[in-house]
Amino acid sequence: SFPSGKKITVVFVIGGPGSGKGTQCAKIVSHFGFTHLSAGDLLREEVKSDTEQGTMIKNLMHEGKLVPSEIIVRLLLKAMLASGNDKFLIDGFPRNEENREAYEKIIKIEPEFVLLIDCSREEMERRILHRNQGRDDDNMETIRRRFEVFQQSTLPVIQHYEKMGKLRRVL
Ligand SMILES: Nc1ncnc2c1ncn2[C@@H]1O[C@H](COP(=O)(O)OP(=O)(O)OP(=O)(O)O)[C@@H](O)[C@H]1O
Ligand SMILES: O=c1ccn([C@@H]2O[C@H](COP(=O)(O)O)[C@@H](O)[C@H]2O)c(=O)[nH]1
Ligand SMILES: [Mg+2]
Repeated sequence: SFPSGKKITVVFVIGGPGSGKGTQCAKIVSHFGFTHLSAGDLLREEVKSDTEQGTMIKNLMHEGKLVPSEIIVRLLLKAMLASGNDKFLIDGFPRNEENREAYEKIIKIEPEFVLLIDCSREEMERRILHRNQGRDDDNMETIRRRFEVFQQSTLPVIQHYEKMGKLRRVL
């Protein structure tokens, strides 16, 4: 884990599917020296490795479901340590309360604040269908499932940080 005594800054960037998390993170990184870690990108990398775990992740992502918390938290920790940086923008995580609890137990670095990218569902859908990145989950059926997961599982996390006064909403 991280050497104790070293101040590590973490900002979570949350928003619905296609809201522009990756796009805004790239801009912030180029101005403020953060390391951008997209949880979804880390999982897509893992899928490329032809392992049993990779196949399981691929199937869950294809269905728009969330992968087990322990897997994504371990991937995040590994990437944070490998970067050598002390400032992180974590994009697309935590997706549910269980993710948040696993992060608090394993990584333990309280986020400075949580950036919520607020965007209408209509606009998010339009953006996803126009981005042409060849993502296996950018089809109407999976998109519908991803929106449901956002509503049911991610909104409670957003409410948690709102209660703590840590939420910063951008439109
Ligand atoms: N402010 C904006 N105005 C118009 N288009 C945008 C804006 N922000 C992002 N986009 C476009 O919308 C698409 C989705 O953006 P992006 O990939 O950053 O979203 P995301 O939140 O990371 O999505 P996902 O959750 O699926 O990873 C991209 O094609 C991007 O270029
Ligand atoms: O913490 C996470 C982040 C992502 N997933 C899975 O990946 C896809 C795509 O994520 P994007 O952030 O949109 O790139 C998401 O639908 C989940 O299936 C996850 O399980 N946990
Ligand atoms: Mg993204």
